[in-house]
Amino acid sequence: MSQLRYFPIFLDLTKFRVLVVGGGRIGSKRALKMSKYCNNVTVYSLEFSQELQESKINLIKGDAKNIDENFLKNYDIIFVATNDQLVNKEICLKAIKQGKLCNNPTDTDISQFIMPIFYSDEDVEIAVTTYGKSSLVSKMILDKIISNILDDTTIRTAIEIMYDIKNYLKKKINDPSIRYRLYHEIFNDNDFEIFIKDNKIIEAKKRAEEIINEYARK
Ligand SMILES: C[C@@]1(CC(=O)O)c2cc3[nH]c(cc4nc(cc5[nH]c(cc(n2)[C@H]1CCC(=O)O)[C@@](C)(CC(=O)O)[C@@H]5CCC(=O)O)C(CC(=O)O)=C4CCC(=O)O)c(CCC(=O)O)c3CC(=O)O
Ligand SMILES: NC(=O)C1=CN([C@@H]2O[C@H](COP(=O)(O)OP(=O)(O)OC[C@H]3O[C@@H](n4cnc5c(N)ncnc54)[C@H](O)[C@@H]3O)[C@@H](O)[C@H]2O)C=CC1
Repeated sequence: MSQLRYFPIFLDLTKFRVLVVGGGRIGSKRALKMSKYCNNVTVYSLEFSQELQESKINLIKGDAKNIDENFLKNYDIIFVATNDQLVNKEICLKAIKQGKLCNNPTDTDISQFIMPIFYSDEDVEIAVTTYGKSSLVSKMILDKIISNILDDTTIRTAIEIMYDIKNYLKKKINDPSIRYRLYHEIFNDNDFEIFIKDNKIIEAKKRAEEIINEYARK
């Protein structure tokens, strides 16, 4: 790739309006996935899958060839997933012209974003793409990250303790630049690292306090 193109972000979808054009296999999968994150999902299609008909998603029956700029104004994020590539392309171009975010699953040249494969729990979220080269390889990468890295309890301990330390420092020290220095100092401290590895939470917190107090005394 000659220039950087895809910037990863984790989007709070709750207030967005999502339109999926095409209610077949792919359109259904995407609409149902989006509806877990956002109440305002609409599917526009000639026909709808069984899963969509049984869902609470808004369904509009119609020919996508009739979709115009005025209709697209009602949405923020648009997925085009009919099996007519020309229709998909035209809607995507219209949407982008209006400054909307549009995804065309079969054309990364037009798409403004990629739907990655991802894992999330209450502590951590990881998304992977191979830029559409192979979703099976993307899944393999994600599975490897989960089993080799996320299953290590050290990570959970580190997140919990560093979050506690952050809350503590925000109350205790007003200057964010000093807080930043202390986060790094604590996180890179040898003893602190060993306590985390051994899952010794109380000792790790004590060591962090020592470092903070040492700073306060200076
Ligand atoms: C570019 C992208 C669309 C975008 O822009 O967002 C895209 C494009 C295409 N995928 C195709 C095929 C497959 N897609 C999957 C699965 C998923 N694909 C998804 C995302 C993306 N797929 C984006 C890139 C993300 C990335 O980089 O990884 C996931 C994450 C989300 C979702 O789709 O809901 C979901 C995994 C969810 C899960 O497992 O939980 C499988 C595997 C399977 O079905 O088990 C296969 C078959 C094997 C294979 O290809 O690996 C084809 C048809 C090729 C053809 O026609 O021959 C195209 C189009 C093309 O290439 O033309
Ligand atoms: N993971 C991915 O990103 C993948 C993407 N694809 C691509 O996604 C697209 C959709 O594939 P599927 O969902 O499997 O097809 P499908 O045949 O299951 O569904 C197509 C849907 O589009 C609707 N439709 C067709 N023409 C329409 C029109 N003019 N107006 C309104 N609705 C219309 C149909 O009623 C149907 O609901 C294809 O272009 C396919 O190549 C395919 C496989 C994987």
